[in-house]
Amino acid sequence: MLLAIDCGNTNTVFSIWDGEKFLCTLRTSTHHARTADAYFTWYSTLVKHYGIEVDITEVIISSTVPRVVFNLRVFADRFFGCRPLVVGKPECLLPQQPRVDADTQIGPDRLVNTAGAYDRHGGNLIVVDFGTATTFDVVGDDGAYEGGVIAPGVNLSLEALHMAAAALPHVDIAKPEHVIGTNTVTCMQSGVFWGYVGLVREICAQIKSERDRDMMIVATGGLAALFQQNEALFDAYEEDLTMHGLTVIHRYNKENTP
Ligand SMILES: Nc1ncnc2c1ncn2[C@@H]1O[C@H](COP(=O)(O)OP(=O)(O)O)[C@@H](O)[C@H]1O
Ligand SMILES: CC(C)(COP(=O)(O)O)[C@@H](O)C(=O)NCCC(=O)O
Ligand SMILES: [K+]
Repeated sequence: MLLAIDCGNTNTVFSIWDGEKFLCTLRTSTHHARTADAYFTWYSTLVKHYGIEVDITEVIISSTVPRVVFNLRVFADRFFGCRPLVVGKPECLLPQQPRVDADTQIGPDRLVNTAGAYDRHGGNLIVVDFGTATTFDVVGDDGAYEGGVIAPGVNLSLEALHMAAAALPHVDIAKPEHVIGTNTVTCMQSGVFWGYVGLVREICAQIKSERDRDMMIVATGGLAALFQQNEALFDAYEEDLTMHGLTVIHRYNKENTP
């Protein structure tokens, strides 16, 4: 059975894939110093809690934090006796070659989102991922990653206000009832919520205009739901898109590696 690991700058997510469906999804915060033993203690406690008894024989990893990969490799080797497939490494094949400037190190999460979205929807897409950063990935007709946009994440924007301004508190994102805030918290929420609605609309419109055609917009990442409920910014919202992309890349490598 396959263990898929998506490590972002904020959270690390593990999902067990039985070939047809995900049996469970486990989430922890990302720490580069977490050891292989610590991963296993956390993982085995939760798997036992959910009553899942599986034999993991394969591991695939996508990590936007290069330093965590070492401990995750040790984890896979020590506890499952396998060598993980690491997206972005030369030995991990991609279904389509990215079309970007030479020597560009594309975030592996973006390559994985591209593969997952193409598998579900075909080409000519914009994938929006609301993570630590908000990324827009342009997927070509043949499913290749063709570039995109990196913007500061929703929580990062709120946190930046708090960090830089002595009188601004820590605030959680929410859609404020009115655009004109009547206290500090609603003023900050309004700035980030409506600023983001504008950012997403404008960037998608500009991408379509640069391509001179309509494109399907697929969103992922926990905070996408907040925007989708309120503003219908996307054609689809898929929480499991990155995990799905990991299974697609894993299958492609199995089928194409001698
Ligand atoms: N369902 C959710 N509701 C509210 N905040 C969320 C949700 N999912 C993630 N977040 C927040 O969104 C930010 C990005 O999280 P995540 O998507 O896990 O990022 P990354 O993939 O970069 O690790 C974090 O600040 C996280 O706490
Ligand atoms: C843009 C990102 C920081 C997003 O990471 P995340 O928000 O998922 O943690 C990551 O994809 C990354 O480090 N990219 C490298 C540069 C690039 O994609 O061009
Ligand atoms: K991500």
